Amino acid sequence: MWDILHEKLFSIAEANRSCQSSVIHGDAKNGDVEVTRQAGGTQKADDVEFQDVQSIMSHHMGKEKTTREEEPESHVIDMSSSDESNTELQDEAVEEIETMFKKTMNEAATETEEVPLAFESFLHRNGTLYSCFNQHGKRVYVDESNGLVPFPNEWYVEGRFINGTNEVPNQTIAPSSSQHTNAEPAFAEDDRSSAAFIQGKGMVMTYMFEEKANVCRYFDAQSGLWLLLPLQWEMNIEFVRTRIQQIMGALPGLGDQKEITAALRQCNYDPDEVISTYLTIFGDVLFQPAQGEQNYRELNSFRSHLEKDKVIEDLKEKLLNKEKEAENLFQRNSYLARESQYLSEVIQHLNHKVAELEADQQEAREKIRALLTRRSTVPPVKPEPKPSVDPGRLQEVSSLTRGLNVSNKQLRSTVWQWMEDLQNQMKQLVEAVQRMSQAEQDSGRVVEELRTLYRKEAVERKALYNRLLELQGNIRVFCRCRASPTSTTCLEVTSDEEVAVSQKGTKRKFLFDKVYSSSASQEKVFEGTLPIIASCVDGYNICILAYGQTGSGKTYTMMGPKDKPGVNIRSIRELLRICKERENITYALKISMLEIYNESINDLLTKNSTNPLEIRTQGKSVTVPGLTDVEVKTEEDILNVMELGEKNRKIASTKMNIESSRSHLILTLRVEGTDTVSGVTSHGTLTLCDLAGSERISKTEAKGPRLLEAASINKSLTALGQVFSALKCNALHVPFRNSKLTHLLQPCLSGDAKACVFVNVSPDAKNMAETLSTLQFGSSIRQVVLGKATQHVTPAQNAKSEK
Ligand SMILES: Nc1ncnc2c1ncn2[C@@H]1O[C@H](COP(=O)(O)OP(=O)(O)OP(=O)(O)O)[C@@H](O)[C@H]1O
Repeated sequence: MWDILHEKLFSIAEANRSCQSSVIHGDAKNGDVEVTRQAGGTQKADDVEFQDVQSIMSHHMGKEKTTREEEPESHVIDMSSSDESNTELQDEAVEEIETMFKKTMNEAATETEEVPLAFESFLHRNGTLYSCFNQHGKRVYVDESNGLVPFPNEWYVEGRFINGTNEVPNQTIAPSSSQHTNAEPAFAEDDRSSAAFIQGKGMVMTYMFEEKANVCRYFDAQSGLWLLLPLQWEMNIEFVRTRIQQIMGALPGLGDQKEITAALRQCNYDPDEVISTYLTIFGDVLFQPAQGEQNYRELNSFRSHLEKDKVIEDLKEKLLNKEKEAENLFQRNSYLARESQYLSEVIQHLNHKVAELEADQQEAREKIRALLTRRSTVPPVKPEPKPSVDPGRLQEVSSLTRGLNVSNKQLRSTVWQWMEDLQNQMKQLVEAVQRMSQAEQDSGRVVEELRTLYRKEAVERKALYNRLLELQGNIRVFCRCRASPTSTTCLEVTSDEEVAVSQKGTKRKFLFDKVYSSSASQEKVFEGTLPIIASCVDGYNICILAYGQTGSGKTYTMMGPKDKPGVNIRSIRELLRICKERENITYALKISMLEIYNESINDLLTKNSTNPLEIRTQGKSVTVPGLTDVEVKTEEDILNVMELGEKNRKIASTKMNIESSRSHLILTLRVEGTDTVSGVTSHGTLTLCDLAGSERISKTEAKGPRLLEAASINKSLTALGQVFSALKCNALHVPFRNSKLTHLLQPCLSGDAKACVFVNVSPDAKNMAETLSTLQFGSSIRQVVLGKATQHVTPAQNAKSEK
């Protein structure tokens, strides 16, 4: 029977040789297999079965080599070549062959000419694979429940046709039968679809899905799922095989296709990546053809290398961890070593101690032993009777103790009481301190308020005082009459403020702020200037002038003899007194002394006054650069300075052969006061001026130096008169600069300045003309004063009637 079967099989095989190729299609419904002939139409399924049978038979009967050599190249996958035979498989194969043989034999008898049926596989995008074929010119597909169903036109865009070698683009498929009879496969370039024979499953359709990574799956008709194709079968499908060949072409040193397939899987089926990876792992040796299996085996597999790399990395990491552990252990070990060292030292020390203790113990034992020995030899000592206590003494001590306890309690109670008192006193003290602190703060506030009030009051006081002086007149004019050595006088002091001159039987009266008779003392004369001295300390410019003819008593009034000091000394003394009186103000005094002779200024406090000084005006300030300023603190200092000035004046006048009375003497005391409370600084000046004689020179004297000095005196005194006239009429321009005298006196005669003018007159009848001139000058100055006092003052005549 086997011989007949062989003959049949080989006859069928002969018939199949004419076929160039065949494609196997899987039927999704029943798993049957059909072969489509590539060259000449379709062959019936029994042919394919015979082919498989032949293949299987050849395999089982050791005729594979002969059969495969004679077969044309086919896409039918012969899994038998990759599996090893075993008895069970052989039995199964025999049974299968017998079944197929019987079926073949039965159907062979009824074989007739049939229209060939070409199945197509349509893969819908929902994952369902349909088997389609052409029936009467129309495409139908096999539905499990409804049988044959016309292929819907909309499905052409919802899926794709696939065959054994290629994926079929939908747009190239027309639902006409003519396409399926085309000799050339329309989709031959697709290599994702394929078929494979799997032991126990038979021929299965495969498709290389393009997912995140390429995965080769086969369609399991039983479960209806696409399952992963095992490696040993995957290497035979077209998609993989072409890449394997590409890789082996590039790297002839590679020989294991399964290994290359695994590498392709690893590299997402990118042959270039596989090649580069192999070269990375094995190097240029792969460019050489493989020298047999042994040579290749020497090369580790791709996967194992990849795994080895990972293993190496893991080992490196483990090594690192182990090194860390070793380091930790080393540290731990060193720590333990130190600990051990320390403990051994402790043990040593303890041993030493134990030895000492043992020695002590031994010594003690020996002592005890010795004592025991002595005890046994020494007779027992009778206990001495306790001394008897005197009951009276005991009672006395007891009572003393009780007394002491009572005293102790009392003492404690007293101490506690004292402590409580002390605490109360401390509390009271703290409260008192707090009250004091509060009071101090309050007093600080009060002091600050008082300071503020003081400042305010000081300012108001100054303002009021200034206002008072203004009301009295900023320029006050006093008339002082010199005592007459002769009996013939032309002057009559009619009152304290009026003086009359008898001339040819008539009396000319002149009013002044004060008229001092010849009997008026220096002290009395000075009293009139007292109010303005205080103004100087408050920061005002004060000026005291003595005007009159030569010998009228100007120098006597201003300077005076030593025993009867005049206004200069007294005013300075008063100034110092006020300064001393004002405790909250510190004063700095500077004094300068000059004379104006022939309109030139000479410094009297320096011996080297060769060059005359000039006047400089800056705003309201008038200074004499280069003029000596001497700081003085006491009256003595001032007197010394004045003495020096007088001395220098005499020397200078002697040198120039002139009378000292022919020059104006100006003594200036600058007072700078700083209020330590308010912080205000005041600058006042006291100018004491002893003018040159105002008499007119005679015609006979009107020549030479006498004429020059007379002209200069006249000029300066006339300028002084002009200044007063301008002030009298409130002229916009006051001609201060018409003479050196008026220029220097400008600060004392303008603004808030205050001035006292002593008009010194001689009562002698022979000086009547000069006396009248002087009185008229003084009287006119007073008018000026009254004029400055605005509406509160009246002219001289009216002023008398007012009184
Ligand atoms: N009131 C007076 N009581 C007593 N003696 C006076 C009085 N006034 C002036 N004399 C005396 O008169 C003389 C001249 O006075 P004084 O020198 O003061 O005048 P003078 O105006 O300063 O003159 P000169 O312009 O020359 O300086 C002096 O001897 C002085 O002692």
